[in-house]
Order: sequence, then C-alpha cells, then structure tokens
Amino acid sequence: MGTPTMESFTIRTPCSSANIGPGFDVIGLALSVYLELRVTIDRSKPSSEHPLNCRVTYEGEGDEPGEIPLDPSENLITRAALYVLRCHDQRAFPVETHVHIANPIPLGRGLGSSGAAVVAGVMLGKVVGGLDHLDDSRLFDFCLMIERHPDNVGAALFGGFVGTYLKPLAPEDVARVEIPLSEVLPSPAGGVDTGERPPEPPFGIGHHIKFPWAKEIKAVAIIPNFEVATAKAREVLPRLYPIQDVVFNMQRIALLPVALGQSPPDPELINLAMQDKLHQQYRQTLIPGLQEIVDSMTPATQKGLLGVCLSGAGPTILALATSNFEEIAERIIARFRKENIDCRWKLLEPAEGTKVIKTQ
Ligand SMILES: Nc1ncnc2c1ncn2[C@@H]1O[C@H](COP(=O)(O)OP(=O)(O)OP(=O)(O)O)[C@@H](O)[C@H]1O
Ligand SMILES: N[C@@H](CCO)C(=O)O
Repeated sequence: MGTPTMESFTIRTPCSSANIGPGFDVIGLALSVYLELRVTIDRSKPSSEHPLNCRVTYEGEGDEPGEIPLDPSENLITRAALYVLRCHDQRAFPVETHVHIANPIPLGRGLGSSGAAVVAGVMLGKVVGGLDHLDDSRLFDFCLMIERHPDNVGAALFGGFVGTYLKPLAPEDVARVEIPLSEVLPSPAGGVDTGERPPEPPFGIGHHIKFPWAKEIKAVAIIPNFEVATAKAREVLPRLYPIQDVVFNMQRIALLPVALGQSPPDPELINLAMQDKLHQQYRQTLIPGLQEIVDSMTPATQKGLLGVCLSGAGPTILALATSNFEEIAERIIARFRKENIDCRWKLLEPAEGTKVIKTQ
C-alpha cells in the first residue's frame, strides 16, 4: 500500500500550573483545558502556495487579528515543529499541511499556554516528519531547548502531577543548551533559512517523575483579565536568596508531593506545604492583591480549601480544594475586584499528557 493522499490527526495537549507554591521551576500539574491542533496533510497537491507548505488557522483565546501570528515562520507552534524538522534535514512541512489551532488556554496568565504550544509544536514536527524514533523523553529535550524551565513542558508532555529535573551535562552540552533561543528558534523561521541545521538538543537534558494525586483534590483557577509575560515575571526575581528562604522552600517541597498524594487529604499539611518564599513575594509587584490572597485564604477560614498559590508566573491564582469551589473562587474574585481587576474562574482536574489521535 502506498502513502495515503489525505492524512488527518489531532494533537491534544493540556494546560498546566507550574510551581504549586514552593516548587519553583520544578513541579508542574497538567490540568483539564486542552490545546488542540487539528492537522490535515493533502499529499495529492503537487505544490503549495503557502509559506513553508503550511496554512495556519486559529480559534480561541487571543483570536483578535494580529495577536497570534498565522505565518508558520512566526507562530510559536509551527516554529517549534520546524525546529524538530530541520534538525532532521526537512526544511519545511509536507505539501500541503493545514494546522488548525483550537486554543482555549488563556495566554500569559500562568496556565502554561506557551508550554502547551511548544509541546504540541514539537509533537507536530515529529508526526508530520514521520520521525517515529523520537520518544517522549527525546521530545522533552527539544522542548527544553525552546522553553528552558522544565515544569510546564514536563506536565504538558507527560501529564499528571510531576517533578522535573535537569541532569548535569557534559561541558560541550552545557554550551549547547546555552545557545540563545534566537538561534534555536529564529523568528521568522523562513527568513533566516540558510539551509543549515539548527543546534540539536543534547540527549537527556531533562527528566521527570510522576507523583500521586489524591482523587478528592480539584483545582480552582481564578484567572484575572490581564496578562503577565513569563519573561517579565522572571525579571523581578532576585539573583541571590537569603539562605533561610531557600531552606523554607526546601522544607515545604519535601512535603508537597506526599501531602497531595494522601487520601483523605490533610488540609493543614497541604496549606503549609504550598507556601513559598522564592517567587510569589517578588511577583506581587506585578499582581496587585496577590500577597493578601495567599496570606488570608487558609483551610481555617475557608471550608473545603486546602491551599492557595500563584499559578506559574501568574496572574492566575490556583486554589486546591475538596468542596465549596464556587465560594472559594468568589472570595478571591472579590479581593481582585478591590484592585479593579475582573476575573473568571474554572474548576479543573489533573489531565493526561499529550496525545496524538489519528482521525484519518
Ligand atoms: N496556541 C498558541 N499559539 C501560538 N502562540 C502561543 C500559543 N499559546 C501561547 N503562545 C505564545 O506564548 C505567549 C504566552 O507565554 P508566556 O510564557 O508569557 O505565558 P504562559 O505560558 O501563558 O504562562 P506561564 O508560563 O506562567 O504558565 C503568548 O503571548 C503567545 O506569544
Ligand atoms: N516556573 C516558571 C513557570 C512559568 O512558566 C516560573 O515561575 O517562572
């Protein structure tokens, strides 16, 4: 049998909440809002009129004209796919590829929209390139060359509640992962296509371990109506930390995976385990009301609540709870309203990792 002329498949990638309090750049939780890439490849066409043989369409969050680029050489998803393809000597998408992006993940809110886009894009490169030998751990290397903290991409790729870590690399590989992103993922990708291979990721940059998650625990995401770019939220962090703050987080991160895996959950233990001194206090300059929300919302004051933290780089607040979800969300929304910030909220559950579903 020859290659079918029409091929279609869907790539489904969850959103994620990184850090969960003390686990800065380490812990990630995949959650039940899914980015979908609906892909068709029409091999019957002799050539394509679209740049890089790829037509991109988009619906969902940020679908105002110009917000998400539809040029495949500028869109984050297709650039990530091209990075994988070009590392395997394929310069463009197969003729003719259509990628429809359906994205319900709010952009720049701390729910891992860029991590999902990178993971979905890398998976897209694997599938359209017929690169079956790339397993998930190798795809993780490609993701980490693009998004360099492993927590969101680890959760989006592998699913569930994960701890992620980077292994020490050989000196020549250290230099490779420090190659500026502009060289890994030039934008626009087409404009600087010299025909050369981009820098390939070293093997085994990142790893993950899955933690148990108690079935009673749900995640309430309270999503303010403004964006905080992750890059900006990382700039406000100090370069050096007081040793007592580092020890504070280490004590809590040792508790967190155990506390969230125990059934029935222990609210006091979880509340303690979700405290942080490495990122949240610095990010409150970008997120009015953050510190007061984190300090005031406790299981003692709020029935059903287990703990509250900033989701990723924010501004979304993540409340873990077993009941009274709406009441918990409304209380946090009321606090943001005092700052003239409107919010929406979603009740979410842990999600599976990235899946490719063949549709034809
Ligand atoms: N589906 C998508 N398609 C193309 N680009 C996207 C998509 N999703 C996100 N992006 C890009 O990623 C940017 C948001 O990334 P950023 O890292 O600032 O926030 P985030 O990933 O939503 O939050 P966090 O990393 O804190 O969880 C968007 O402004 C957009 O440029
Ligand atoms: N760990 C990252 C997650 C955001 O992408 C941060 O907090 O900056």
